[in-house]
Amino acid sequence: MKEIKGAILIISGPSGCGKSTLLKEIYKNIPNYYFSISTTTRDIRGEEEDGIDYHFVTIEEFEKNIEAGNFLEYARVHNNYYGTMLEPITKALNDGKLVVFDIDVQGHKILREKLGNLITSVFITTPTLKILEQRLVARDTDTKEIIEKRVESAKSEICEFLDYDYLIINDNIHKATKEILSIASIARAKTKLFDKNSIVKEWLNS
Ligand SMILES: Nc1ncnc2c1ncn2[C@@H]1O[C@H](COP(=O)(O)OP(=O)(O)OP(=O)(O)O)[C@@H](O)[C@H]1O
Ligand SMILES: Nc1nc2c(ncn2[C@@H]2O[C@H](COP(=O)(O)O)[C@@H](O)[C@H]2O)c(=O)[nH]1
Repeated sequence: MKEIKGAILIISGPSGCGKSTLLKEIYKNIPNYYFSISTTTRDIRGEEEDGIDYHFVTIEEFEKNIEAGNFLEYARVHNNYYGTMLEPITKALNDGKLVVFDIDVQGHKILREKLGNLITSVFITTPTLKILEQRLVARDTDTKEIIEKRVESAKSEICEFLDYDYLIINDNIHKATKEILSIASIARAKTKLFDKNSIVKEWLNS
């Protein structure tokens, strides 16, 4: 643990709650972060780009990476594989970055077990399930069947919110943005706590 200088911010919540929308605010306002680009077997959606939003791979490629032990964590979500490659995360943490994850509740559980105190986590949701469904329909990026599957998954995902450090009810985008930025600043401050040796050295020498 001693050599890790970075910290981790995990954002989870049901599909359509507003994770990507709020993450954009973090990227505009928080310095020295690294966004974890996940690997997935799902199809490209809307304006997404390979290597920017996700690394889009086949099921065979994904399973090869599982066998090779290349994932820090992975899970099956809405019938597709999603996973985080270990190598870029290790590098970003060693570089003292705030590493930001958009992962599901299973991924959060795994990272909690592996990385404990390095993590600050936030669960985002809408005021009601109905509003979640309305947002997915209004986003207009998924078929009716995919939306139904995601709404169904939301019913079990919501049960996990107590395992997170913070909860944001994204009813108003301005309020939710303020809240996520405050939480990101707190998570950022942890990078300094984990760089304890250099902080103590600086303090003693000043
Ligand atoms: N507070 C809000 N009020 C109204 N609409 C919102 C709000 N926040 C986000 N939205 C809209 O809801 C839709 C879903 O948001 P977004 O794509 O950010 O969700 P997500 O959690 O990232 O979903 P996914 O997990 O499927 O990627 C988008 O069309 C977004 O513009
Ligand atoms: N456990 C993981 N979950 C992940 C990862 N990357 C994304 N996700 C989660 O999957 C769902 C669906 O995402 P979408 O982009 O298809 O809407 C969502 O809950 C994400 O948070 C990952 O690497 N590991």
